[in-house]
Amino acid sequence: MADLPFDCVGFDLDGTLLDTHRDLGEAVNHALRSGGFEPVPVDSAADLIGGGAKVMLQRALDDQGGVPKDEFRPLYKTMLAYYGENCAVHTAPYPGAIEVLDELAERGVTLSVVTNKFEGFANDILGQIGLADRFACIIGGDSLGKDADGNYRAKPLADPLLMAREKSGGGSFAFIGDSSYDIGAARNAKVPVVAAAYGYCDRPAEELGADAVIASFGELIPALEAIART
Ligand SMILES: O=C(O)COP(=O)(O)O
Ligand SMILES: [Mg+2]
Repeated sequence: MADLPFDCVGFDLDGTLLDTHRDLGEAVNHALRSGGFEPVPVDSAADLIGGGAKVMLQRALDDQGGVPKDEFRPLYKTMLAYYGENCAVHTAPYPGAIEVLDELAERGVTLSVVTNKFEGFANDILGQIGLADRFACIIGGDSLGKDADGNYRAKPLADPLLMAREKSGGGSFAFIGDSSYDIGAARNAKVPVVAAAYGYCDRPAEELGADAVIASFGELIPALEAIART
């Protein structure tokens, strides 16, 4: 097997490597119920994911008229506490993911995760499903701290992707993600990017502006090879 033309490959987590929507949806609903709001259908929780936990809950509450800032905080804490206890109940890798991670590793590629989830949750989930050891690093939405305005230095900024590349030993890097946060981060970092159309895309995958679009995990390696040829 030939070496892949990329030294390192980074993966988004929710909607790219793992189908997490059910556990995230249950956590949102737990918080919504605790505040007297209507739960969302768990399958539609996928539409809320991408910008991290806070954005997810904010979107769900905005759909029901929103809440003042002081009422948001306790709901957010309730959601995080619930998710911490129940983050890997239904969560699983997408079909074909393990085989592709195996093949990439066999072909000498260093793997990493760059998610807008908190790093602690990402570590916990990947540990519980037995995948954590495959990655040179797991960068979360909070891993790089906050900027001067108090916002986490997360995707779509380039910084977390550049950190993943550095922690992977440097060299050529490609990224896979399912949302505009991912494609934006890759564009900002000036690295090639593949869009996962099977994920929680906030726009049609073909319109995200990625270098390639895949409909299933099994299409990833041919897509990376095709990008490298262009
Ligand atoms: O939890 C989220 O909203 C985003 O997580 P992701 O960056 O792994 O897609
Ligand atoms: Mg995602």
